[in-house]
Amino acid sequence: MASYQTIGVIGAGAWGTALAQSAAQAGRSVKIWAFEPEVVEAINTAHENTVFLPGAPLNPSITASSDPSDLSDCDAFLMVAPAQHARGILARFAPHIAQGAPVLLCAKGFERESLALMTDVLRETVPHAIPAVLSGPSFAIDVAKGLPTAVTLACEDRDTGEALMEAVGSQTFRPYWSGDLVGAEVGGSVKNVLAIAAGIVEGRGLGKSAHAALIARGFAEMTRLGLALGAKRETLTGLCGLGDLVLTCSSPQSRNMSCGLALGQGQTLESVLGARKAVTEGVATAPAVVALAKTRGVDMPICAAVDAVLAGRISVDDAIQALLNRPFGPETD
Ligand SMILES: NC(=O)C1=CN([C@@H]2O[C@H](COP(=O)(O)OP(=O)(O)OC[C@H]3O[C@@H](n4cnc5c(N)ncnc54)[C@H](O)[C@@H]3O)[C@@H](O)[C@H]2O)C=CC1
Ligand SMILES: O=C(CO)COP(=O)(O)O
Repeated sequence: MASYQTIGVIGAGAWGTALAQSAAQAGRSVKIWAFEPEVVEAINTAHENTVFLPGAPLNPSITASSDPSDLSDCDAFLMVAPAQHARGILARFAPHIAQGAPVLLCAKGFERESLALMTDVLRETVPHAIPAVLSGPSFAIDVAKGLPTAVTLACEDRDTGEALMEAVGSQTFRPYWSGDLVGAEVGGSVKNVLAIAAGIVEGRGLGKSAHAALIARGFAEMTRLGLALGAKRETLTGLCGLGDLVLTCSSPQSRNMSCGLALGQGQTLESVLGARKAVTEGVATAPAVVALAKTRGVDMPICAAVDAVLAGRISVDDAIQALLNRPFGPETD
């Protein structure tokens, strides 16, 4: 079985930094590529990502660089830059990723312009890599602190998947193997859009019953889209689907839920996004989810309402009214 010993982490936001730390704790040699020079500097000198993951001391063996060629001796990669930057960054990395090296895709989003999943983007930019997906309920700070977390690691070849699990996993960060990449990708991407809706429900004071209904009906939307794209139902009911949906829709520490909370309380999207450096993936993914659903004839009224609110086509109150005015119907398809 393959054994990956030198891990390249592409993207040094909160999640890339936490995963770099996890791989270092698993005894791997870890190199992390950061977009911002100040992040490179902070990791190499202070052994802490003071910009995106402050308060989490890093293993001093982790080295950072802003030059993709410095990662060319890595035998496996974690792609952790936000989804909308993935194509450009992967294209830069393509010459530095060895033939047959696995690239574990950790971003949760669809590409806004092309509607591509991250596995599609990887196949188009680095066709010689083996795609894998990591997704599940796991806040970066929880993983960095060593709190218990469990995620889905999807890879068609089980041996490769298990070698990746050994490279990033630990007693507290627990990956479970799946062969269903599409399911893992759809779950993590759609839950971000639904978490914005959950935040709006909370911010508008619609109550806990509405919150539970949102999660259940949101899960029905995620399942419909997933199945239409070829996902397995059991993947969507697992960690990367329902598991992550429950976490993100219930935690104001989620960037997506907190964005919705602020919108529900009357703030504008511009003021919410302008006040944060961190990525809110659901904002760019919402129109992609809606467009993709349309191409497949899939009904996703909650995601469509979120998209319309984010795009300013409808007010929060009108979106809520429109959802409540839908005709009664069967619960399952
Ligand atoms: N933070 C978390 O708890 C988790 C995040 N994720 C996913 O990981 C992905 C990365 O998120 P985070 O690490 O949280 O990011 P972050 O919000 O902590 O940091 C923002 C990231 O965007 C990058 N960035 C900003 N402008 C850029 C540009 N013009 N070109 C290239 N990169 C640019 C920054 O370098 C940084 O890596 C997202 O898809 C997110 O959904 C998944 C699981 C947990
Ligand atoms: O994906 C996450 C937890 O599983 C993080 O969610 P946010 O990006 O909404 O903070």
